[in-house]
Amino acid sequence: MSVALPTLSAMAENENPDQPDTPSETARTPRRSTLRSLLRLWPYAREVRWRIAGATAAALVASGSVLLVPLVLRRIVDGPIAHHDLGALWPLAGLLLLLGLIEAGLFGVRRVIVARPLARVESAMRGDLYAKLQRLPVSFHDRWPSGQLLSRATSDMFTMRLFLAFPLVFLIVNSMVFLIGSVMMFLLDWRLGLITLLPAAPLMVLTRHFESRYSRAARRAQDQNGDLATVIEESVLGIRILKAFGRHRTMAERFRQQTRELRGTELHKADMLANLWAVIVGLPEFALGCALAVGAVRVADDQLTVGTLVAFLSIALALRWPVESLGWLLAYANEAATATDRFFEVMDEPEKPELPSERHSALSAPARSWAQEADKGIRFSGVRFRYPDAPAGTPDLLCGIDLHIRHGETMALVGATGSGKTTLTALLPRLYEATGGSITLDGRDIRDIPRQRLRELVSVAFEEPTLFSASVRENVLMGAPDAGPEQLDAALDTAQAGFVHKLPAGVETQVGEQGLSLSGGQRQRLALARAVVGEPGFLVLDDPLSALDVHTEALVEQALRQVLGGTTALVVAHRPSTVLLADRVAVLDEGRIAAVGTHQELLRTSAVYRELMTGEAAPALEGSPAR
Ligand SMILES: Nc1ncnc2c1ncn2[C@@H]1O[C@H](COP(=O)(O)OP(=O)(O)OP(=O)(O)O)[C@@H](O)[C@H]1O
Repeated sequence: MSVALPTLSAMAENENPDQPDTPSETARTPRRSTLRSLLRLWPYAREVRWRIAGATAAALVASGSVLLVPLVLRRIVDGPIAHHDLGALWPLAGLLLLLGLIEAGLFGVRRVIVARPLARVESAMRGDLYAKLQRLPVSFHDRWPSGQLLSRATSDMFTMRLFLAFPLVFLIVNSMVFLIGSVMMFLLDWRLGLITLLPAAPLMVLTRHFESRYSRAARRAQDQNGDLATVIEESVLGIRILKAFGRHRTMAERFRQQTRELRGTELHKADMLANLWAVIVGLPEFALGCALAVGAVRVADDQLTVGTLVAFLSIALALRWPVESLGWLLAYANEAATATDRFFEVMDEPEKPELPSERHSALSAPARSWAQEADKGIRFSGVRFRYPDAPAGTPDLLCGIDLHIRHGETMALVGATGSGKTTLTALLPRLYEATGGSITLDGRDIRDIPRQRLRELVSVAFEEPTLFSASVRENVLMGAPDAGPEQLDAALDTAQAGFVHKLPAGVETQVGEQGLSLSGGQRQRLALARAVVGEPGFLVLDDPLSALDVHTEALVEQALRQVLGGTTALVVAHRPSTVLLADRVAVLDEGRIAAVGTHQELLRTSAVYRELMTGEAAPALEGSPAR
């Protein structure tokens, strides 16, 4: 569990320039302009551009009909009311009713036009994000907390969709309505128009200032949301450990602390919005009051008709919503821009090229062809590796691995805990890229083999067996989607996983997070079945028997011997019983292969090996060659 890791939002405050390319770094980069961020949504919005344009047109006509109401009012006040002519009143009243109906109808139409297509846009974006997450290398997932990815795939998506459906349309419509209304006010009486529009200049300065401050707070809140999702996920997945160690109160306190921080940020946002709102509402009201006073004097002096003053005030009142809504529309646009930035931070992450690199493509065809006999098997040549986030100045974890696993051979890999055994095995299916040297399979550099093909050739069972929320059959056949029932049964037999036939629905029983909970040993056996079901050419097993009882271990070993006989395998081993499955053993020590030989040879010649296997420290007897 990574509960001790700093949260993303906390990291975002950290200004350490030596940090590698982490989410915190992207969060620290200076904010792009809101508009530029939002424009990145165009490739997705493009598909629904005509729908959005239609919704904008409907909302514009609806709002326009509101602006016509004051003109009709003027006709009513200066006409039928001033002349006590009731007969002339009815058609105008009917017109008012019609305008009201048009407004209500068109606002309804706007909603219908965009709702469905935007749900499609959201789902397309989510699909792209998911596919991207699948393609990104494991080192990316090591760096990014899962809650941050989860919040990008859920709440950020929702924010972006809502922005396209509502704030985007109304930012356009309300701005146009404001412009048209302002022109109408000027045409009715330019003096009153000037007084009413005087606050526009200070309001523009204020909203600009608000925008930059609000976007920082919006970013912090969204990152804190992601951190919160990480804590919830870890607490749920690790609930047994938390309870067993009595740490649930500590975790709950940590959660409360993060919730308080998020609440603080949200309140800060609300304060900023409230202050902006007070000015946005207060200033125009004050200006309108002044215009009313001046207008009343002008009516008394017969310089203005009552109808014109009523129409003017009605327009000013109709413009209240477009002006008042500006605050939260801008706030929402900011949130959407932040959500877009967060979405593209993941989408912009570089993926490792799928095709062979230029260096390898440039090799002559014979050099790339499958190997001669001596090269067959797995060969590590001068392989170096360090994790991208390893502290600067620390030596490479693997610093020149030379090892040849002959065709059809099973090689056990032993070494002290933390010596890099799992890391070395992860280089073979290219879960991580070696930072130096080369690895070949039957003489062919693994970088020359398309990843998909490489992962068909190399099958892996990790120490921590992960099962998905799916049936036993689906979990096992992940290792060979085309395999039939016979192969499934054979793999289950090999892994001594016959217990599945006693499950409520046999191999169709749902297991994993949302299914039946299995014991550690049962999970490990299913993971083993998954690794062997495709009868892979190369097999990597990371301590595959660690969670089995002695009896089951003996049975699995027996069956594994058959599988290992037909493949080239690298098996990480901690115990003599696992080592005995192998033809030879390689000892990993201080980033290098310190010795290679059979179990008996190494017991005689390698002090490191003897210490690892028996726990006895003995005088150094190193001397076995590394190949
Ligand atoms: N994703 C990672 N990012 C950075 N460092 C890592 C990462 N995974 C492992 N390490 C570090 O690399 C070193 C080797 O880890 P690895 O899991 O390969 O060791 P191991 O020999 O398999 O250990 P064990 O026998 O305990 O399973 C450890 O110091 C570990 O902390």
